[in-house]
Amino acid sequence: MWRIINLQKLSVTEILLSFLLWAALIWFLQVLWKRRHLYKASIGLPGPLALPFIGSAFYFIGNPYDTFGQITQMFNQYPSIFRVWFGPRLFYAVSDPKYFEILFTSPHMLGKEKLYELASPVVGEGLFSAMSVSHWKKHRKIIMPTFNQKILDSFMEVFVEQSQILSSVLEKYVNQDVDISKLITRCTLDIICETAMGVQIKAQSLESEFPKWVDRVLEIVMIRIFNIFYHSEVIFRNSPLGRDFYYCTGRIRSFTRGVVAEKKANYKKNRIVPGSGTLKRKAFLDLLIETTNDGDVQLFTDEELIDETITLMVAGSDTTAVTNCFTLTMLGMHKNIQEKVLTEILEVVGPKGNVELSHLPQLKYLERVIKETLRLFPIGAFLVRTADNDKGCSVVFGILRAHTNEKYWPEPYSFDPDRFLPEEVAKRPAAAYIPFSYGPRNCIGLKYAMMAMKTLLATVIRKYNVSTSYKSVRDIELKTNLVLRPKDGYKIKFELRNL
Ligand code: HEM
Repeated sequence: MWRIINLQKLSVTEILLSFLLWAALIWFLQVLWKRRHLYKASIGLPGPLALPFIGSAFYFIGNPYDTFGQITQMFNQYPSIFRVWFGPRLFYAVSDPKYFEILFTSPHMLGKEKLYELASPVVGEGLFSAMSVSHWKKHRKIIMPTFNQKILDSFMEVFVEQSQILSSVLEKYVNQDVDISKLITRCTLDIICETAMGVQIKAQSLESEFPKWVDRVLEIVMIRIFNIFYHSEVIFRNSPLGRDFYYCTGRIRSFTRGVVAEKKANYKKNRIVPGSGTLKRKAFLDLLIETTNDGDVQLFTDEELIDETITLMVAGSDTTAVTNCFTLTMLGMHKNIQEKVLTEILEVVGPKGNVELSHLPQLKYLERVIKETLRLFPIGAFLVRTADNDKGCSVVFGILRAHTNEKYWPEPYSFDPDRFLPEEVAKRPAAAYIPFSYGPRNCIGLKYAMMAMKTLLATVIRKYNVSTSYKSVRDIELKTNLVLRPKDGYKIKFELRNL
């Protein structure tokens, strides 16, 4: 009786409000019930404090440096497997190679985490960010053959030419501290644009906006990943950050769209792709147009060609640039190792003349130096994957943590390229060292990257003595904007050698 009386006393607004509250409560309980498998699976695992709705997201608020620090600290604090709630999603964080081995090679773990979708306005459904596993499989099968050794060998000319331009540009910066990242990124961008698109953008000699757009887009994706408010498309799109992001994305895509249209028109006209302008060799885009145009059947749409071309450019330029910069920093810090690298270069390449294709396999010590650099500075310090049957959880792989695990790397922060002598490699599980990821969805550009980096480093080191004001590996504070970087830049000095 009293309920009827009370109800009669309530206003329409109050009735509506209490109805909404009840509906929200029922919905919330339903969500909890549906997700009970996640709570059950994570209950026994250690992990940071998690609050309702936002989970542990508050730990990651801040700049890319703070975020990197928080994640690293968690990997150091918790054992080889722990859990992190990020909003409503559960993340298992693993850093033991035994988990890497199982998970990276599982056919059910080929999916990319939903957060990669935040990069899709720029790279679309390209290999790196493709969310649909069947789409990824089809594209990887078609693209993989374009990375064969013969094609890579044909790029050697570009690697050499652009490394020499860099080497000349550096003359302007001798005997002064220089943050080389800009100079090297322009060089690697010139290399990737010519080999991926068949276009010379001449970023090293002309003032080009392209590297700035790419840089800004990567930075904003990273900020967006860790700020859950920006996960809402409406909030993000209407924020200054979102406007900046869509401006840069639009410029990158329209530039690439123009190149794709021109190449396709050429292909249709000639049925052969001569590369643009005076270029003789075929770029990845030329090869993709060739392989995906089977008579009148087109295997890739124009948008897919744009996606894959931008993916290669983004995945191929910053990654090699950063690794080159870190390698030069390591050589500047370890003069005895630099001497050994120089001796090898002089023995293999000689004091004059270009680095040649046949020299690359002989530069074995330089290769070990690059590998050791990638151990301490893997550009993908953390990778994330989702199972096919995504049930609201993903796995974060702590690559950097695995690369500094004392069990496999005694004195992990000392720089020792001989850890990569064949007999030392044989002592470790294969998944203990995975800078290019592991399993079927690993880096497609591994061989390309090694060839390009060896050429650039051998060219620069033969001409310049490199030093750095960083004193030790631990002196370099790190941050990540998708790619791992030093918080305070690279502090490098070049002096001309008397050869
Ligand atoms: C030092 C150089 C490089 C390093 C350390 C590196 C590392 C990686 C890593 C860790 C991944 C896996 C990312 C993930 O699962 O989230 C990846 C994927 C990829 N990389 Fe690289 N990369 C390098 C250079 C390159 C180059 C030069 C290219 C192209 C020319 C390239 C193209 C790609 C592509 C297309 C993917 C996506 C592969 C797929 O999902 O099938 N990378 N890379």
